[in-house]
Amino acid sequence: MVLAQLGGSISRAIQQMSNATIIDEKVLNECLNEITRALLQSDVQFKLVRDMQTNIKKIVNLDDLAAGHNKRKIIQQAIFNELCTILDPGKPSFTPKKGKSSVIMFVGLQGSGKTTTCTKYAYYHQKKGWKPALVCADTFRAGAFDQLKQNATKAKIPFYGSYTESDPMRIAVEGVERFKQENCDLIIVDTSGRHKQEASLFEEMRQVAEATKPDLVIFVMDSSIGQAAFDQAQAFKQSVSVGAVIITKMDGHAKGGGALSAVAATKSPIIFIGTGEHIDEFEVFDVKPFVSRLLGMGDWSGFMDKIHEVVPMDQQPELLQKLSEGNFTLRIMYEQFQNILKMGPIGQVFSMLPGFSAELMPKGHEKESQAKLKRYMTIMDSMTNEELDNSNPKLMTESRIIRIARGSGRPPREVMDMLEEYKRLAKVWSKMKGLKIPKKGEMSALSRNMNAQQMSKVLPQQMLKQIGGMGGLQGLMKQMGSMGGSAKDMMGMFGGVDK
Ligand SMILES: Nc1nc2c(ncn2[C@@H]2O[C@H](COP(=O)(O)OP(=O)(O)OP(=O)(O)O)[C@@H](O)[C@H]2O)c(=O)[nH]1
Repeated sequence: MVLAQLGGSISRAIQQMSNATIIDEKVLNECLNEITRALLQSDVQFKLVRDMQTNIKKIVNLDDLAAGHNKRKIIQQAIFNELCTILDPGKPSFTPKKGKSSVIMFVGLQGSGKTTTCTKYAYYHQKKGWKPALVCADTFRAGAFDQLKQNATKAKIPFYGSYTESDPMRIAVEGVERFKQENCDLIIVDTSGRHKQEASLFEEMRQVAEATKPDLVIFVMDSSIGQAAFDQAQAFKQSVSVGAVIITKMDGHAKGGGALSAVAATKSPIIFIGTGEHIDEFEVFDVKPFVSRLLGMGDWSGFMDKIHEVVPMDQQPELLQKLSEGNFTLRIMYEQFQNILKMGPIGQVFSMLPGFSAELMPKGHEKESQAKLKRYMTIMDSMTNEELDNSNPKLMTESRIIRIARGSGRPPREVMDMLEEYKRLAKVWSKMKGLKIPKKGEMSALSRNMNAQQMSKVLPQQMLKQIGGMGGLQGLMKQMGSMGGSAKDMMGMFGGVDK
């Protein structure tokens, strides 16, 4: 089960439960059993799932589920909190400092995507002005040095390794020394992931760590390894002091549940996720927006950042103004498709839209999604200005649809599909009506310091009503605050809840 499906199953279970007139223990249990099944199918470790179920039962007070309260919200929040607790070990990982040499050692089994991830990590930081360097201490796999060299050359990152030296410690120490002298601030050591015997792999890792004294050991794990995740992560943690985790292959058919197990086993945070084979398919991992997206709740703050990233600067004020007026026209959709096609990767942008899940624009099917957007744009090219600037769906009569279909050479069915897509987008975006849109960079500071009064002004009225008005909001904020959450996290949670 891929993560998007897991989110879908959980949301469905909650929806089913909240449809019941009376929520008693039996109904709640059925809902939790459904969620448990979905989590197990996603390869989350059995013990974690069982603990989670017990905790939710403890948190959710049946009396609160009585008529009049928003049951869906209460359960959804309990699940949200539990998933966040599992994914957040409570202590941040070592953060390297620009301008000061840090040694970062990568460990993980062969095929986990370790070598690729080393380069992605270096490239990510290089783009942000760091001076990274790569050291290949994998002397076991014949092609390892070539692979790293190739990746590093493409990304213009200095590298060190040897075709002849067979002692990984020696290479690691020499590489680290050389790059320290060259004032590189991020020295990344790639280690071997394969050995005839597992014991010798762990011994080698220990020796390389001993010799290079890394500031941070990053454990790289393939998200699709399933139930083995917990044991594998624990075995690494027992050999070297793993301080952070990177989960790879979160795109495609990954059963991401292993990610939760890896955090539990290493008690270390996930810092990045790999979302494709390309060097820039690499995302910073943030627990709350991730869980929010997982549960199909939308990631409002991420979405705002994305707007700032995707939409050209000169178009931003105009777009945000139109959105806040609740005026989402086909022309806006056309312009956004244009921006998205220029920018890519579209899956990421769409999965951040409140109310949309990754299922709609699945990763790994980007070519198809892009082709679809282009077809929709061809259709819109055959529309009149009146049609493009109108937000009343009734305008699109049958005769207009047939004319547009003829003009664009696309079947009428597709014109209707495009209009359906527009309606869906317009519905989601209409929630931004009346919303105060902060400028770039203001979002986090603003929401971090917001009190309930200010927050109530920013939230769409409908949502505010759902959480029980000002009183409900204050209670919720207090609860979040006691768990270390901020208003920003709540914004992430609220985006698109009332689909
Ligand atoms: N789809 C996808 N593929 C990935 C991702 N990360 C790595 N890969 C692919 O996974 C395969 C294995 O990656 P490597 O980097 O060679 O694996 P490794 O763990 O370094 O293997 P060893 O060097 O033998 O230890 C390659 O084909 C990568 O392109 C990811 O996030 N998504």
